[in-house]
Amino acid sequence: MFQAICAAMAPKRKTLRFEVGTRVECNAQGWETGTVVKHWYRDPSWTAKRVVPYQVKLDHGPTIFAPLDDDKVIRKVTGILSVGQIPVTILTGFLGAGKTTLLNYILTAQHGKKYAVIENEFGAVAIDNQLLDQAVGKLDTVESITVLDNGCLCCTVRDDLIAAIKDIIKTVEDRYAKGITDAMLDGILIETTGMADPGPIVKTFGMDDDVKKYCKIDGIVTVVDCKHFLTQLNRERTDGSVNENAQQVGFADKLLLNKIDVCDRAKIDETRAVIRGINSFVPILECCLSKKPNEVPLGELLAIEAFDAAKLLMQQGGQDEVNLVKAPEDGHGTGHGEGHGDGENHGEGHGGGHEGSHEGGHGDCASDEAHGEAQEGHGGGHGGGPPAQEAGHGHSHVASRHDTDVKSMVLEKEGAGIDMHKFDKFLGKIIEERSVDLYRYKGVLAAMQADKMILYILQGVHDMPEITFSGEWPEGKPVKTQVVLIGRKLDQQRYRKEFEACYEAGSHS
Ligand SMILES: Nc1nc2c(ncn2[C@@H]2O[C@H](COP(=O)(O)OP(=O)(O)OP(=O)(O)O)[C@@H](O)[C@H]2O)c(=O)[nH]1
Repeated sequence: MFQAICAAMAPKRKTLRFEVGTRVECNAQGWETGTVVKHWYRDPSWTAKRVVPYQVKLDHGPTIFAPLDDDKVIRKVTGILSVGQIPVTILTGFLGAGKTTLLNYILTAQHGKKYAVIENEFGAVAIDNQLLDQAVGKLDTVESITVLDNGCLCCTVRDDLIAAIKDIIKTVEDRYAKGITDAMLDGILIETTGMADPGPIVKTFGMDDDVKKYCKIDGIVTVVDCKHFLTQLNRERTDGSVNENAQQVGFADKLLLNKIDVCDRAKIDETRAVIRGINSFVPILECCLSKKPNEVPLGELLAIEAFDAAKLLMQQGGQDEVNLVKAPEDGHGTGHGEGHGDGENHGEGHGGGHEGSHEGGHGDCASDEAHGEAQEGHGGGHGGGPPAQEAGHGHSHVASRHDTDVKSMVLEKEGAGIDMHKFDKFLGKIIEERSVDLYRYKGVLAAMQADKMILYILQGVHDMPEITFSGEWPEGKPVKTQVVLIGRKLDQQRYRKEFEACYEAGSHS
């Protein structure tokens, strides 16, 4: 109502140059790309007359506003970025789990789409490459195949991976320069070796400026061999070594439980339960990739925007309450549609430094977040929510037999706003001490700032967190903060205690 009155009082507005949904560049801290999300934006804290032409969600940062509709402040982008960043899917899974079978199916089944494939081979013979060779030149889905054969992608941030991606970017940009209309790629698919920790691959996408600018990690898809997973999980290993099977499950945004054709129901259920004990919220799709690949809903594996804070927010939007960690009831079998819409926001969540992602806007465009930063220290520990819980309830009898030190935990509190400065410190300390063992984390945070409940989205892999300011807490939704941590040997008791302390009134030092 108030907004309607303001709109009526506002002087007649000129037509803006960019539609909502248009990809633009904004002069924030240097030129940054993003998507127009709103026309004639006004912050509730502004004077009644103040209104600005655009609200823009930056690809690598918060939602900002553009105070003028002028090329000095906001301008159109061309080439790849006029469509969005190229989504990158990482396929991981233990040796022989079925990654190549999945890749071949994606490339065969996705008619009308175009993918660049990056393979890495750990060992002398590029077998997967030979398998994929059949596809090159025969399938119109295959843009290019690059094989990186100097070892395991998991070990370091790799220059050859960066070079391969830059080549792909250049090819697509050249197509745009020639005026080809459907120049854009549908994605880059990276098949890791059976042993890889995908963390450093994700890191690569946050480190190189060009790669970060043009590409975004879309999701990590883990293929699990249902027949052998438990044996592999429990096999003898030298003390202190990382269990790659558990690690790959920990990282997964989507998990394909493959080879169910050679397992009975009891085996499948037992494996599911152990997977749930490691990663409480990953959607599990049972499948038989070699015999019934068409039952795998590719729409649920590709272009899922699992790393996109804006997407995470949109998913929360339709629900009665924020619930990040409720284990998705994926049921048995395949073919459950989730209906992933395109959405307007193509923001991506990587590479922003811990501090950097929290900065307000400078330059000509400004971050909405600048408001409310002046006051701090709210959140008096008066929440009445349930105590923080450990994920994976109900499977303890199984988990004890197949115990692994990789686990997920949930930090949760209802009814009060968290102190973001304290939370920043809390997370920063975990990252400082344990980033190697902290695989994945996500969160929806309700924070009290300047007497307003503010929503932040947290996304992270190892030492690469991103906290995105996402406006005021949605009206009508119960105030609740949820943070999921997945990692190895997490000190759950300590983290719960320290999380609770983020609600206590007091100094930030
Ligand atoms: N029974 C059965 N076998 C499968 C299924 N999916 C894949 N396989 C077989 O499992 C073997 C390994 O499959 P790949 O797709 O090469 O596995 P990968 O994960 O790429 O293996 P690496 O590249 O060695 O890590 C092949 O012989 C496949 O035919 C399935 O659903 N059921």
